[in-house]
Amino acid sequence: MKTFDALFAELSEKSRTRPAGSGTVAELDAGVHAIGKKIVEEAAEVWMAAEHESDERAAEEISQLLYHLQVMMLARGLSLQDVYAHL
Ligand SMILES: N=c1c2ncn([C@@H]3O[C@H](COP(=O)(O)OP(=O)(O)OP(=O)(O)O)[C@@H](O)[C@H]3O)c2ncn1[C@@H]1O[C@H](COP(=O)(O)O)[C@@H](O)[C@H]1O
Repeated sequence: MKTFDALFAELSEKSRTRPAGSGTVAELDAGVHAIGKKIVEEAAEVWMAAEHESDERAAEEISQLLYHLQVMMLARGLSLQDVYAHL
């Protein structure tokens, strides 16, 4: 099972090596504005799933939101430590 930190390490590596076919690379290339729209979309899906769907669907939507938040961190050059400092 993948952890938050392990996913961030994987995405950081994708950002650095830019493998063909990576959705993360495509999203980073789309830029902060596009990533922000994706975050808002996924946040709404989390809300709807939590209110109307199963635990499994809510967990899935939350995982997708966490993914897009990590892509935003990479787009802005933020580290896990930068974020954890505020927790
Ligand atoms: N965890 C995720 C992950 N969560 C969400 N997503 C993306 O977010 C989308 C989910 O959005 P929706 O369900 O709303 O689907 P959608 O609206 O049809 O998606 P789009 O049309 O907007 O692409 C997926 O299609 C993925 O593009 C993710 N993409 C990748 N990962 C992980 O990131 C890693 C690197 O992925 P790549 O960069 O693609 O190799 C891998 O370990 C993946 O498992």
